[in-house]
Amino acid sequence: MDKIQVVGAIIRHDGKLLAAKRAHNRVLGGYWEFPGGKIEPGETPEAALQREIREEFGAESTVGAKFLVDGDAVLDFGEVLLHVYDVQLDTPVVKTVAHDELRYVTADEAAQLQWAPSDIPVIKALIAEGL
Ligand SMILES: Nc1nc2c([nH]c(=O)n2[C@H]2C[C@H](O)[C@@H](COP(=O)(O)OP(=O)(O)OP(=O)(O)O)O2)c(=O)[nH]1
Repeated sequence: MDKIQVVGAIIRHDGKLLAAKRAHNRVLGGYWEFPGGKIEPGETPEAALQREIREEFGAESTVGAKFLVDGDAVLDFGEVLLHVYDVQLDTPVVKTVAHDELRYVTADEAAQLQWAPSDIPVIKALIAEGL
């Protein structure tokens, strides 16, 4: 089966990382993740991130560099390949439709959260860098 190509956003503020808790009624509900979602056919990763952030937060964003570590996990519904990018929010978050909670976390706080399985290599690398 093809891998599920997913993009996630590294959004920082005051040295902290924006962690998003997936809504309880979604796939992987309750796990913490990077805001984002699946790349649609014909879409660039950058355009997918901007679309997802608009859909999930009602915010406009600028997508920067790709993080060197990708995430990967085989789950019961398929294999997720997660690519994360630095993202800057250009306008405020005005809604949250996909998450039960948003939280800016320090490296120590991030280490305490239960991240989606595919996110773990990425979050470990970010924590090692001090976020
Ligand atoms: N957004 C996001 N999804 C992740 C992460 N880690 C991870 O395994 N996933 C999984 C959960 C989902 O199976 C898939 C992303 O799809 P999604 O459900 O969030 O987004 P979507 O809006 O494109 O999907 P859909 O509900 O419209 O089908 O990747 C992550 O850090 N961020």
